[in-house]
Amino acid sequence: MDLMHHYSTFLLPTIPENQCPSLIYALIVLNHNLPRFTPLLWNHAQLRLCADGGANRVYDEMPLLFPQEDASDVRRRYKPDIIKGDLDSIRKEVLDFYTRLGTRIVDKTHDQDTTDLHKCVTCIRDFAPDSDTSNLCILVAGALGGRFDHEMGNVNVICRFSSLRIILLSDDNLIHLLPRTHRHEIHIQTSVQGPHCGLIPIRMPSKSSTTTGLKWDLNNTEMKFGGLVSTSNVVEGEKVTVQSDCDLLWTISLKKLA
Ligand SMILES: Nc1ncnc2c1ncn2[C@@H]1O[C@H](COP(=O)(O)OP(=O)(O)OP(=O)(O)O)[C@@H](O)[C@H]1O
Ligand SMILES: Cc1ncc(C[n+]2csc(CCO)c2C)c(N)n1
Repeated sequence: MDLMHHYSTFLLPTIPENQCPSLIYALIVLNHNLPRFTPLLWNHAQLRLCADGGANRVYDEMPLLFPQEDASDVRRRYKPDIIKGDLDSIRKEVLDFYTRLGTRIVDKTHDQDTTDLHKCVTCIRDFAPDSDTSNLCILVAGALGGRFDHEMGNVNVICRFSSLRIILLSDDNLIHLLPRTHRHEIHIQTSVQGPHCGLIPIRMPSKSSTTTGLKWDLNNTEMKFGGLVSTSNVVEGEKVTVQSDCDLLWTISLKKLA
């Protein structure tokens, strides 16, 4: 079984060049509080999308992250490449502003069966040359906290696209999937994340999950909703390994830096 590495170096100003695999990042901004580190994610990303009302967040909240600067300068610097969704939440002035700057507006008003995040993920996937998504990593800002139906919808998107690397982010947490098809090595960026973490069987009960590097390691342990799920666990060092017979959600806390 192949080993999959997981890094969170996108939370740092510079990504080490020797990091393996070297990933291409895309950013999706959702319609919820913009995490304070969004400008970092923006700079690392080669493609930046706003899911419908996510554009209001970039327009309203990016300038607040640069209080010394003129708001319209900040808005022009952080111009989304694409705004996509059913476009029932984006304000007209915001739509007009980014249209004038040359942002592609992709309207899918007829589809009321998939979320705007889902639409953005398919859009990014279709951009990948030769459908090769092996080096692609999609960062989703504003995915957690707020409305629980939206949070669950966002988690469902990472399950629906389980072959893609998708990372849900808020100011406080990071979540991604650990597919059962691989063994996993998670590299902890201790300056910005931890120590609290969790491992949650998301599709079905796990008969056997095994970890190293946690305060409460699993050792061929069964996990299921209604039984044991690993919450309020703690990372002990800079590396966690996970192997399971089921897809697991990995979640780790993000540090509030001064
Ligand atoms: N409170 C929230 N918490 C987490 N994610 C959110 C929240 N609000 C919106 N989102 C995400 O941002 C995307 C765009 O939000 P937007 O408000 O434009 O969606 P929407 O489809 O109009 O939502 P709804 O009609 O259900 O209010 C959603 O698809 C969802 O993924
Ligand atoms: C069973 C079922 N439940 C809810 C919705 C509604 N819905 C789901 S995604 C979406 C688009 C949001 O931008 C909407 C309106 C549906 N279609 N089917």
